[in-house]
Amino acid sequence: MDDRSLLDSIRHLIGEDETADDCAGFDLSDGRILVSSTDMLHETTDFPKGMTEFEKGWMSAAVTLSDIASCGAQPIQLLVAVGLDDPARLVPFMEGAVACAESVGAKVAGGDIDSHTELTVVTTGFGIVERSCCCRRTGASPGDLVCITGTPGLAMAALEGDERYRKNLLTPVPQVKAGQKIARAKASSMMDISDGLAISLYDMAQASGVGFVLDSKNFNLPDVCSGSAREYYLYGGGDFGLLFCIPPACLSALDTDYTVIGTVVSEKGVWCDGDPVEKRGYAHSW
Ligand SMILES: Nc1ncnc2c1ncn2[C@@H]1O[C@H](COP(=O)(O)OP(=O)(O)OP(=O)(O)O)[C@@H](O)[C@H]1O
Ligand SMILES: Cc1ncc(C[n+]2csc(CCOP(=O)(O)O)c2C)c(N)n1
Ligand SMILES: [Mg+2]
Ligand SMILES: [Mg+2]
Ligand SMILES: [Mg+2]
Repeated sequence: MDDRSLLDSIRHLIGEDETADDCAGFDLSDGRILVSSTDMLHETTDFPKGMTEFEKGWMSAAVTLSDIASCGAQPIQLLVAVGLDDPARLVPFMEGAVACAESVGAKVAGGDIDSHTELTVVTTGFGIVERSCCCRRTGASPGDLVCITGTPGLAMAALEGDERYRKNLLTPVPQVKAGQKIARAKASSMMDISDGLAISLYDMAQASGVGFVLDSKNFNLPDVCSGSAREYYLYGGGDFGLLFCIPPACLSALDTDYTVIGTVVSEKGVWCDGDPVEKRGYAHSW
């Protein structure tokens, strides 16, 4: 059992839409949407060995700020709740969380402190976006282009020992400016690819009720010393680039770096060069 199938068991309680996006959305009735997201990270499952406390704080903030970025929103506030095995870890940890939040124009505005056997962190973020620019996982339609920012697979390569990509893994940068530009260019859908490109494609395809046809000739594969670049690219998590769909005519107005990897089709599924893509990625399991 993994976290995705477990989530299926509570969708009827929370709502299909509420459990199918990076952020919850609250209509402020003044033309803007308040978006919010929360994430939990643990020492043993989420923080690779050798990370500094500062890097753990940065990563904890980044995972949530990335969800806010993926809606095209401006992050405003971040709350950081920390369960600590050792109180001496708090200051350097929070220095990292504050640095990450400030780097994208957000403020750490509260949180909580508890004692715990394992470092356990919950970050909750809030952002604001004009309703007309709020991107969701729904909205992709046949004929749109499928695009990504960044190079998927670098975090996974670092996890497998490639020191060149250490920063990609340990201090990921939430793509706030890129998210806003993509949303303003009238992308039809957007999400971050925290759990890997392939699983994110399936999540977006399901939310939008469409399918994706990818062409591997267009893949911007990572330069890796060992392992399979394609495996890392499709199935590695922790990169925090953005996946978005956009009508071809809107692409010329988009002033940010991106890679077109495929097109949206009406048939449900995800294919690459004619073959189905495996539906897997980073997951927590029991
Ligand atoms: N315990 C829960 N109760 C209610 N909704 C939940 C719960 N867990 C997850 N969700 C919702 O399910 C959706 C998918 O969650 P998921 O954690 O996969 O998304 P994510 O935050 O984009 O991914 P990541 O955890 O990699 O950042 C989100 O809308 C989230 O709010
Ligand atoms: C062991 C290990 N593997 C990969 C990563 C990269 N990583 C950081 S956050 C994240 C996904 C979001 O987490 P969640 O789905 O729990 O919210 C991933 C895949 C890591 N930090 N440690
Ligand atoms: Mg997300
Ligand atoms: Mg999240
Ligand atoms: Mg999650």
